Amino acid sequence: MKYAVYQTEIVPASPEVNRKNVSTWVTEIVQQNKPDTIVLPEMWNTGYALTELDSAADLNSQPTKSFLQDLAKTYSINIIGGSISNKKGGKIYNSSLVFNRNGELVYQYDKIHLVPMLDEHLYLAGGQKKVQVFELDDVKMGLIICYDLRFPELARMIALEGAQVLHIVAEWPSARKDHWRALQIARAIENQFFVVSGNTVGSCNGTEYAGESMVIDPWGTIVAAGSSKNAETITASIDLSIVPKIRKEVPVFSSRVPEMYDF
Ligand SMILES: NC(=O)CCC(=O)C(=O)O
Repeated sequence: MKYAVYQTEIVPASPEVNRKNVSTWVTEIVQQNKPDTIVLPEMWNTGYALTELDSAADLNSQPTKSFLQDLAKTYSINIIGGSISNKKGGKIYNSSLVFNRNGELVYQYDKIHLVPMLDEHLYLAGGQKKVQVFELDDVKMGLIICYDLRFPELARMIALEGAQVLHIVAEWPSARKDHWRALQIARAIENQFFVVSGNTVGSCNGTEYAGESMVIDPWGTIVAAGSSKNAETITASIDLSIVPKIRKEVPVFSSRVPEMYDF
């Protein structure tokens, strides 16, 4: 499966501008690279412009849902739609949408863990539905959003449901960039799946973002990575046949002793 990741700078509280940028990037990357699957970053419609979300956020995932649906269908690509600020029932969520090549919505998820260091919990509501696995091109996959990465339980649940790829969509600050790198590699090694992440660069309200979007294989090797400063596209083809081979060589899943774990 061939991936292209959109590592970009988000224009705060400017969803129309950000949609235009995504649309231009998708058109170009499809012509240049013909990816099977593209990955967008976290909160790409508005960024962390928290005090402006009330007017800038989507309403019930629109217009982003129709926008991404059209792109997926037009270019016959799978879209891991990053996440968006999204108003539903009077609350704002950090919501992800995933579309297959036919433009069908195959998965939606609201970020469970809200990040206190960015005041997210003061403006957004946490998701109430557990993570699940979805399929694109017959491959089982999962998705978590940024701060969720610090809670290994989610990645493990996704692995136990049979995922071979974990996507992490993020707006992870430079102040904790060493954690960003180490935790992604750890999730790939401990769950023996591919990790494909999309992070942002640039800054919003004094917070600088760390870039370093990555494709990591199930051995923990970084296959491709973005820089820490530049808006750029990260591309990589992943060979899923190595997943069962690595799981056979280091049989973590058959060595698990769940009855000895208390949570
Ligand atoms: N957008 C985020 O969830 C940032 C997470 C973060 O800053 C951290 O875990 O550190």
